[in-house]
Amino acid sequence: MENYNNQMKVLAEKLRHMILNFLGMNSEEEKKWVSSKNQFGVIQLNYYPCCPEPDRAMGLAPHTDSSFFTIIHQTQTNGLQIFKECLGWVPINPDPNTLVVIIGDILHIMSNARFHCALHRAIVNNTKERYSMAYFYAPPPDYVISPLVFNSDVPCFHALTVKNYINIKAKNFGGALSLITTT
Ligand SMILES: O=C(O)CCC(=O)C(=O)O
Ligand SMILES: [Fe+2]
Repeated sequence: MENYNNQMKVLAEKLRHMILNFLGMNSEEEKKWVSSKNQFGVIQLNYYPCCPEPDRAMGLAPHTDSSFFTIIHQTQTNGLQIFKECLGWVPINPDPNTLVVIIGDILHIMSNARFHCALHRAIVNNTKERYSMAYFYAPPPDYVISPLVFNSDVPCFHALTVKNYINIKAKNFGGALSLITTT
């Protein structure tokens, strides 16, 4: 598990650097995130037992992750689904050599809604159990998240610390982003 955590940290840091660079963040600003001593990668293990009536139960209810992004490893049982406008719930079926990267609320805010946080859920199966391992990656709690805007773009969200956003999310779930919009 420690090895997996270390490998995820390396991958997450590479991805973070590429994304922030793309969004136009300079290296001085990125250092404020990177130089923090606080731990900011967390692994969550999910177990979904077989369910005799899968249509009447839900493994994990629809939600967006509060993270910057989440890296998911899943066993070979279907269950993860992403909601897409016009298509509805789309299965993200497991592939042995593939990790799934889910955009979280913090990247949604920092990208000024150019990267959309993905509404997702996990359904259950009547013959197979399922495991997944989610690595939530986020800036440290005191880091101030604010939209990185291009040229004359108007920020869609107010700046706030990660800690503040997590508190708002804990009380308002899916309504959290709309509470910090500027319009
Ligand atoms: O089990 C999955 O594939 C999804 C897990 C998930 O969305 C989460 O832990 O936030
Ligand atoms: Fe999730």
